[in-house]
Amino acid sequence: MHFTLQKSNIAKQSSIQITGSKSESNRLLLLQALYPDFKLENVSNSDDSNLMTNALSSSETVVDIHHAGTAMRFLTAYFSIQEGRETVLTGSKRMKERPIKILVEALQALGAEISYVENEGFPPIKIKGKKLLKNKVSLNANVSSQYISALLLIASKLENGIELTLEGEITSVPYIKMTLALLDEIGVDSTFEGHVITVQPNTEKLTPKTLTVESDWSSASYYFSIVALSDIGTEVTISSYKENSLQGDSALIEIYKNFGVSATFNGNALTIKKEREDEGRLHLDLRNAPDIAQTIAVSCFALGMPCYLTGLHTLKIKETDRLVALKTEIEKLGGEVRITDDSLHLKGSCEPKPLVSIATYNDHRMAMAFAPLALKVPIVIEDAMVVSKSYPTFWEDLETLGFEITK
Ligand SMILES: O=C(O)C1=C[C@@H](OP(=O)(O)O)[C@@H](O)[C@H](O)C1
Ligand SMILES: C=C(OP(=O)(O)O)C(=O)O
Repeated sequence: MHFTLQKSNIAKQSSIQITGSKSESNRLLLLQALYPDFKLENVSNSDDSNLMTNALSSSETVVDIHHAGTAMRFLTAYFSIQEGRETVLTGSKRMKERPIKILVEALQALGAEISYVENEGFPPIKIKGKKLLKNKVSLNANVSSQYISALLLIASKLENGIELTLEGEITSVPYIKMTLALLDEIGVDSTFEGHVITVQPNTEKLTPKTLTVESDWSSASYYFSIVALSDIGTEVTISSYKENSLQGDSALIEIYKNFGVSATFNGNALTIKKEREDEGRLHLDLRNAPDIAQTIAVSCFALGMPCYLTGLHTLKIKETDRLVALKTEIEKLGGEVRITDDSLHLKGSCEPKPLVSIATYNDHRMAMAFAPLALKVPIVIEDAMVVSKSYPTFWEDLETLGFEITK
């Protein structure tokens, strides 16, 4: 379904409750399956987390995780240690193009039995669960941190734990640290020194407790963008966030200062406010926060702020090739975009135009990153319900702010 977003004005003050982080939820759901005594609160209501929950409780032979990349990677590791069980793990057409070889080879080096059902290096894969006895493995760390997190999540259940050597430049580091921090919260010991990570095996029962998932910072990015595009004085309060977040996308607070936006905590509520006009041009390295690249690019374009974004090498293997998608859609609106395999250079601004239709390429973040543009020009967002991958109530929440949406 395509949604038309009329040129909108939003309320001077509004509040939105956002559900739990998709990344934290998918990790904790897997850990809960391994250690059933934990209780979870504020779990993400995203499609990807629902798929993760269902996959973990499924007894089917074929498990389809659609577009959910973290679920695909984490479950590959999980099913590898389900002794005696044979599972085919598959996904959407796009998932079958998202590489998994680095993870499969690492698991095989630990003793796992995994084979490719269609194309070598890509899902679907067939996994014969067994006890993994080896504990030392090296892998390339520059393609996706999800492979590393997948190994770390099952590591405490391996006979001898794990000693991982990370080769090359390590990408998306905060996501690896998030995994280790969550292991620590449930009582699993690990170390991360230089390029080596170790996780200790755990044989004892861990102390049962309730873990509350912090709300999703990637989802918060769309409110930083909305506020950046609004009149001075406009504020949106989002909950429930922490000052010391495990999510690397909390870098938004520093990044949006460039747009004249402040963010202030009051307990778990974060008030985002437009204080002053934005500042000149932006040059950012986003290797630690790839999921907010689209939001930032669109904010810059909407405000006519030239930007040069680097560290974007993982964007090509996400829900779509996000670099090509950004270029194509921003250019429809009159911007000038140059991309390489790991960077994006943007010039130009969003001038009034007849209704432009933004394609979303099965990518939730394309839909949500472009939505704030409706504060400047009317736009159509194609296949708008794609947002449910991470943020099912996104459009309702935008209506609460005052966005006029024709469905
Ligand atoms: O571990 C995670 O939860 C994630 C890691 C990142 O992937 P890469 O490490 O592939 O960049 C990020 O883009 C993704 O949305 C979630
Ligand atoms: C890249 C993303 O997700 P995944 O890799 O889990 O599909 C995302 O949510 O932006």
